[in-house]
Amino acid sequence: MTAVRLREARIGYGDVAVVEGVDLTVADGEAVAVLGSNGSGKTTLARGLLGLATVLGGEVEVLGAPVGRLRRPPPAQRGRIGYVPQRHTVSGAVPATVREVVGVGRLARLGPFGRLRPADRSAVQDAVAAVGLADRLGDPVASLSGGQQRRVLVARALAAEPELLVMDEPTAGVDAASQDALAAVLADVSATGTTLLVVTHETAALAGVLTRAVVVDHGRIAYDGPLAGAGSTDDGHHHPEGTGLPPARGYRQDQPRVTTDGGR
Ligand SMILES: Nc1ncnc2c1ncn2[C@@H]1O[C@H](COP(=O)(O)OP(=O)(O)OP(=O)(O)O)[C@@H](O)[C@H]1O
Repeated sequence: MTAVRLREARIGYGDVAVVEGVDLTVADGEAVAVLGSNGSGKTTLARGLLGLATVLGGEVEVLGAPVGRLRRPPPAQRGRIGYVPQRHTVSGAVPATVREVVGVGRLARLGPFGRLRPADRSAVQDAVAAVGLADRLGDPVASLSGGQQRRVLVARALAAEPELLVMDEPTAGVDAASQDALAAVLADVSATGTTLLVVTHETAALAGVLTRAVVVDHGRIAYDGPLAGAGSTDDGHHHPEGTGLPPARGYRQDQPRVTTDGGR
């Protein structure tokens, strides 16, 4: 099956298109990075797949079902799509523990009247452990740091064991060690056949997981191909063709050279 299929898609807010003329097909099991500068339309594209931005024209199909002007995915898709939104923390005045917030991700899979069974509870625990927060299960989410809350949102999406996982900057504000841990989790998730679509500015952390890149520029797709050719320079090690930079070497070129003139 095809996980995502866009044909001449126009997506925006109200009747203003932010993204247009987008053709994109993502096969089941692919792991795709969505790249581009601030304001280029990456988030709008991702939100369009979830029915959170308006499809103004063309075709948008997710997991075989068309996304229309409905504000929510149809019931058949509930729980099949995991989403980590761009906002950086878990908001809301209601005090909730890590277990409860992640449990909501699992409930989405069961539907509105489902109850968590033991298998669901262990899926919640596994998801929380996967993001390195096993020791915080019973803590109020509000007591966690911003980066930890970000990881709770990742766990919430993982708990649903979705077929398609859309993540909007999952590594933003997350420290290097946790980024590496997240990359390992996503590698596992990808290995089970889950399709990944990850909006990111930091391809370095996820370079081993994401293989294809789609670069959005002014609401249109400017590049679609191997991640290595997408012109990312933000990892400091990897300078693929098209960037005008030399290939990565085993040392940092911006470091001062050792001189023999007494340091002057
Ligand atoms: N809720 C909204 N209502 C109206 N216009 C919006 C809304 N959200 C975004 N836009 C418009 O869409 C443009 C693209 O925003 P979008 O969030 O898709 O970009 P992005 O590529 O994800 O940027 P960033 O890297 O900064 O997250 C924005 O410049 C803004 O004008």
